[in-house]
Amino acid sequence: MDGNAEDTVSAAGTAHAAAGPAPAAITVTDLVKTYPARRARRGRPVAEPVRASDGISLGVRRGEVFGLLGPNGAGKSTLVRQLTGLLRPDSGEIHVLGHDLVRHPQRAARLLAYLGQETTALDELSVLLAAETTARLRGLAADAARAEATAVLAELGLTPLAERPLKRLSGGERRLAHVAAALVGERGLLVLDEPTTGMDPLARRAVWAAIDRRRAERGTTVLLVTHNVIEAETVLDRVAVIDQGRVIACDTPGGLKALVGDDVRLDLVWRSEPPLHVPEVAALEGQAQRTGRRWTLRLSPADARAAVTAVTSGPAFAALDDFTLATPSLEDVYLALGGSGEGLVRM
Ligand SMILES: Nc1ncnc2c1ncn2[C@@H]1O[C@H](COP(=O)(O)OP(=O)(O)OP(=O)(O)O)[C@@H](O)[C@H]1O
Repeated sequence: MDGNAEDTVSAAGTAHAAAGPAPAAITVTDLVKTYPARRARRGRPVAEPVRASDGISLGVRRGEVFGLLGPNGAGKSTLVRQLTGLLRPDSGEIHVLGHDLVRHPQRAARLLAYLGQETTALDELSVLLAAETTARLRGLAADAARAEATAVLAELGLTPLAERPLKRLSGGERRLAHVAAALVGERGLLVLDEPTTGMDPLARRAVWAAIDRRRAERGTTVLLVTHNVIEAETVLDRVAVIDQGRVIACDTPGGLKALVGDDVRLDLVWRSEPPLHVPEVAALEGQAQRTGRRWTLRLSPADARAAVTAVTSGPAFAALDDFTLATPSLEDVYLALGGSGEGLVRM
């Protein structure tokens, strides 16, 4: 073992500090990572350097489901790859369950389970063997590994596919099999990068239920990367909104939504051209953000009520294909904080 007294690792993968409170699950301080410029052979730059982590500080408590939310390219995966010991930061500190992962990145494998965006290592194995082999690698005896893999497959509804090699599964099924492998062999911290990509609603629900169960029954900490705004709102205790390598907000979903006040969002989808000859519709035009046939308006509850009344009667209604009225979402928070909003999924 390479640890000092502060960092001694127990069988359960937790650190024993001399005394005092248990260390936070994750503490990140002023993390900086720049991908260098790429140059062609003659030295011409073909890509500018990218500062993908630009002074990130955050803390995740034990037992929390903590989300990283942000659009494509915001720097979420770069952050989790540093937290899981796979990528070395240029500067800054990372402590996971009391261990200094900048100095000892190899310890990550004992402390946490990581599901990256793209994983091909298990593709030749059957679903059961992939989970079982992962459990063995995480220190379980053969019988225990088989039992736990079988149980996790049942939990995720994968039993009928147990003998199928991963490379012969659909994209969503393969992702679910990777989630199963991430869940076996009890780790105190799960780091999941877009775990439900490509899954149908039933599979997604099974994943969130499995995560919730581990948090409730075992106090597992979960760090979750997502751009699925609704998932983020329903499963997360706290969320850090990441934009251009920086944390632009961090709070509970409710706390973040309070930032945008009481305004509600009204979406109007017109059948074709909006009926601008209707005065009430013409009055809304200036406030509407247009996306094709959709108008999105942010209004006070009273103005929204008046607008709904106006567009659901008379000639405006005949021109209306669909409308939705919604309370603020994390997407609204993100937009209010100055993010571009592109790449955030609302479903
Ligand atoms: N290996 C790399 N070399 C150079 N630039 C990179 C590399 N990996 C990522 N980047 C850049 O760093 C920035 C952050 O990328 P990152 O993958 O961390 O974003 P992300 O928030 O995880 O995005 P997504 O939601 O699309 O997965 C982006 O501008 C990206 O183009």
